Amino acid sequence: MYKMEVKGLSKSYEVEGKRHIVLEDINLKIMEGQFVSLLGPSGCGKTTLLTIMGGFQRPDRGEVFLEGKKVEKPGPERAFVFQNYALFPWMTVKENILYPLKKQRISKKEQDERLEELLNLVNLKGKENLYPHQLSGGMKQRTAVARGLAPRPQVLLMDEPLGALDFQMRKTMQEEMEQIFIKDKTTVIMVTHDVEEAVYLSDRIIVMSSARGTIIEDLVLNDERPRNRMSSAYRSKVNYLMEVLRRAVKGEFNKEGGITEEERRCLVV
Ligand SMILES: Nc1ncnc2c1ncn2[C@@H]1O[C@H](COP(=O)(O)OP(=O)(O)OP(=O)(O)O)[C@@H](O)[C@H]1O
Repeated sequence: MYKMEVKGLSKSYEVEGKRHIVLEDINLKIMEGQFVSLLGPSGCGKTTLLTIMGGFQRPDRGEVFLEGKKVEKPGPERAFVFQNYALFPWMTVKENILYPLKKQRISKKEQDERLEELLNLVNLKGKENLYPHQLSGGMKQRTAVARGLAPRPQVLLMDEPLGALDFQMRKTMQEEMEQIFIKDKTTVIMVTHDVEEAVYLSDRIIVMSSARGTIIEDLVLNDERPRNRMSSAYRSKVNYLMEVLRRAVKGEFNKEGGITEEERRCLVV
């Protein structure tokens, strides 16, 4: 059985009396422990797809399943990490992380144990009594990830989690995220604009096109971890995805809506 499955998903919005198709017949099967990135031009529907998978929005057509069970509303088994972290400013790091557990009515002892585990995991030991305004961007991001992981979700959905960080911090956080998620075998679905980030972290990269609201590439990456950002295999994948994205923005696709197998062979080592 797949960890998550998206079947025939379509979504449109009505803006000023005109219907605008954002997603059209999206099908996806995600395996347990897979780190999946969603890439695509701005406005192609990545966040819409992620929020439907989170149960925050309903599709017009189609269904989402988590371990075969239909997703209809948000639930603790699907944690969501927002781009702006969405931490509660009046709560400390500790209170933010424990918030989802309070809602689950878990004993004080279990809460303390889980907190300890999470602070170690995201490297925030000693910072638990600070408030969000006293944290760096990376620390806020790690607090948000710890809060997402607190109720031991089956799937972590992240919308541009590193979007607000500068270039150097982003690279450091990618390496930390790899430690946290890949070693722990968490199933992650992450929206990103950053091709390098996607190639560094993902087992699989899905590229969406704005033109038709569809998936135009589904690339599996088996390269050894941690990945060498300078290797030719790594660079060729980055260059290939840049080319796919360039075409996605310009709407240049063949009849099937994707890149041909021959082009793929030439571009990916
Ligand atoms: N509630 C809404 N009402 C009307 N249109 C919406 C709504 N939410 C999203 N849209 C439109 O749907 C399209 C897809 O938006 P979405 O946020 O999913 O894209 P995205 O790929 O995540 O974009 P970005 O990369 O810029 O964050 C956009 O054209 C957006 O304007």
